Amino acid sequence: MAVGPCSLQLQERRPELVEMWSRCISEVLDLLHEEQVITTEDVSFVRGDHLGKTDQMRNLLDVLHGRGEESCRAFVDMLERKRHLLLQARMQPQQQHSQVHKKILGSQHGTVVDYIGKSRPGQPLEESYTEITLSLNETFTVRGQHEVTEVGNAFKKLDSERRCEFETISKNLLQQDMVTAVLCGVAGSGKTTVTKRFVQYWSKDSLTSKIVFIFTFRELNLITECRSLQELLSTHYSHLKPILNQVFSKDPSRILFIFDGLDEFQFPLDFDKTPKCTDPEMPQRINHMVVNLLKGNLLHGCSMLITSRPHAVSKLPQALIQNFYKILGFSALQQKEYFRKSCGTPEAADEIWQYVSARPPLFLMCHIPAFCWIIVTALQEKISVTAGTENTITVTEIYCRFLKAILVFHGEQKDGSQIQKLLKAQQLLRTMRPRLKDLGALAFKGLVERRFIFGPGDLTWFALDQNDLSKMFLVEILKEDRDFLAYEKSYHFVHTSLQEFFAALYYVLESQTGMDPFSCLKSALLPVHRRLAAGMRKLFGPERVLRKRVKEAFNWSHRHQSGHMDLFCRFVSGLLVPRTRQILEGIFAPPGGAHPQLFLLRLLHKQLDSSSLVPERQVNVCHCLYEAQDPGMMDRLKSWLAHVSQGQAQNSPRDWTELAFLLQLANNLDELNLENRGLGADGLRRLLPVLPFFSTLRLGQNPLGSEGAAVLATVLKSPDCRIERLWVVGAGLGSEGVKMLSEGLKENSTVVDLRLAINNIGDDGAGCLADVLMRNRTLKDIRLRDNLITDKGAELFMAALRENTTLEYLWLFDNKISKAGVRRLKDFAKTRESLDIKSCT
Ligand SMILES: Nc1ncnc2c1ncn2[C@@H]1O[C@H](COP(=O)(O)OP(=O)(O)OP(=O)(O)O)[C@@H](O)[C@H]1O
Repeated sequence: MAVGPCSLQLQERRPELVEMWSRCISEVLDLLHEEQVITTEDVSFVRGDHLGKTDQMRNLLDVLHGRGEESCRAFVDMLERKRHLLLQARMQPQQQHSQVHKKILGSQHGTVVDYIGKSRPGQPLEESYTEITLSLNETFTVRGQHEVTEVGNAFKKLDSERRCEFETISKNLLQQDMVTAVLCGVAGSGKTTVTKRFVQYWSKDSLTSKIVFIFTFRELNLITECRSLQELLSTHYSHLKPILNQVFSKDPSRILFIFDGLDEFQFPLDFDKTPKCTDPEMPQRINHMVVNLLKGNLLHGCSMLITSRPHAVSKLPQALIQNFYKILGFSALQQKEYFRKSCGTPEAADEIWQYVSARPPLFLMCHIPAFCWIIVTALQEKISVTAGTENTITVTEIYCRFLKAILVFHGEQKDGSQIQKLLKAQQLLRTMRPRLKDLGALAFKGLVERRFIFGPGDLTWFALDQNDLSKMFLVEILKEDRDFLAYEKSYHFVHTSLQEFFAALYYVLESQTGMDPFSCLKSALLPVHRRLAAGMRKLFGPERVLRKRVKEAFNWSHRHQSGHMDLFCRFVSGLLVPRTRQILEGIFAPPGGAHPQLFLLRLLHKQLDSSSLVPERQVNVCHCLYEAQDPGMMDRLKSWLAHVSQGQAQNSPRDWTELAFLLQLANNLDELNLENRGLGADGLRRLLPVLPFFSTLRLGQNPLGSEGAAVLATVLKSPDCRIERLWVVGAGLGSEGVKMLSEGLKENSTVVDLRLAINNIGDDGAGCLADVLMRNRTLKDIRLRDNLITDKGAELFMAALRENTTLEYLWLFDNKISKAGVRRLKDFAKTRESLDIKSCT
């Protein structure tokens, strides 16, 4: 009898089949009998006399073999059907649990939660969610400037290919395995909201088999004892307990972890020293668990999305991250849309939009959703009724109105009309003053210590009563964290800018009494400080003491050049303006006596003239002047612009700072033409915060020198650099300057067109540029007319151009190249069709 493939298969797989199917031999026999593959006699033979199941299975295989290929095929088919059914039966509980899980997470993350808790009841996330601008980057770099500025800058001339749709992020996360992605965004930019939207997207995707686990780092902070991953997940997601083991062992690539808010994680992440752990059942510290997941030791193959504010991204080694997503914030259109969705009426939305778009500093901040919410709260309540017809312009004023709106309309006094409430506002604010000051002290201490999360102990330190606060405005200013794993309450200001505002409010109020605001940091010495303060007030008078304190605040912030005190300084400036303080009358005394604003303006102007501040801080001084409502500022800016357009030369260094400020507020940056304006290295340094955002930079005929070239090199190395055309003709760079510039060009991949004519760069300079050409593949056009380059320099260029095939034009007119040298250059150019070398003796 011929042996067919199925018979052979049974023979080859005999041990495996015996092991797998012996357990259900009775069922198998019944089925084969039913399908008439074997007879009743066969069944009795197989069963034998009290034979064990394995022996019965062996007998069956012998019978089938004897019956031939057809019976064997019927058996193989039957096994296949059976296997499928068994698999399905095994899969079912998994699928059911996954469905329940999707449902639970979908409803937990089903709405955009406003800071005031559940302010959009019944409104599904899709309706209240406003599309937000996102980008995808290969790497991520943190810059030393305040986050608010960072967001504004991101919108300046962003290349469209860097933009990224929400759908793309979601698809990547659901379709790719073993991917670690970071979603980065400044405070209040909507990271949590994007993760919620993603959970919605996932919960509605019927095709995905991914299982999402979402945690906030804030709640992970509460796990201080060793715990296993298995334990963590089964406590947090008890409905998945029955299937967790199976997913862990069989299919970790189905798992996607979302960890929200890395910046709030208080435990260190040590990627070198953390003990390796591969066992999900092994207890370990929570930070070790995060490291082991990230390194792929635990649940190898799972994916992760980590959200973070920019400063904390550096906690993660870049090599472990595949995708860097960034929230850039709301574009102008998206801001408009946000107002439409969050205001009661289209008219109110339109009014707020008109208001914001006409005021650049507000518009700049409205890229951040949290600030949009503050604006809507501040302006919708029509606080302006009290302030008469005055025209709110500064960011500080918005925050003052916001605070007033919260206290007057959302606080204890629930009854009465808006007008009645407003009439009682001053009295209310006076009563609230001590508590606001305490809350401000907490904010200030946090700011000094760079802390954004507070425990009940911190509240007690400042005699803040939790119940008292929650009755009035706790949920709208200082939010209580209610996370699943929370055993102990913790609090954070709903937005860091509010913490900075409260810190500034405290600082100004405390300084007015003559107290040293820093004394709140060391309460043991408080009585001594109070006595000292009283003495100082007597000796110098309250005015001088206040001046001293304000000066100290600025000096202190400038010592920390990282920029984390920028907004604080702006708010301190704003809160010294009588018109702004009037909004919070009751907290502040009615205006009268000397104007703190005047000395503030003097102080800020002095700072603007000094050259000891880094450019970013100088620009912040301009923001402070704006908040201080410097009467001449707008006029100066206007006249500056007129100067530029009329081509007038010579500006003082401070003008450059003001120009940088002005340009920072502007949105459409493309070309900056500052040719022949007497711009030196110092001026250029002041412009540094905005220089990377132009695609054309024309700086010719300015005394930049080698120092200026060093500034340009910094700009060229910046990850934000978008300069394509850099024209620096006749700027006295010399060979030293070109050497500096070349260092920048080596790390740059944006500049295409470089014009350096009349800079005396000589052969040394030519050598530096030739070095650049060895590795740079972006430059297409270099113009070096009249630069004292000789045959030696020309040779260096030719050598480099044997490596570089991307340069298209090299202009060497009016240099010191001999006839023979020119001929050689021409011959060389003939060998390269795509290269045009212009030269003559
Ligand atoms: N896309 C959006 N559509 C509508 N509202 C949004 C959107 N994004 C954010 N918001 C609003 O802004 C507030 C802040 O957003 P979210 O809490 O998501 O920011 P975050 O970046 O996670 O902040 P943090 O860094 O402080 O944790 C939310 O309470 C929400 O009201």
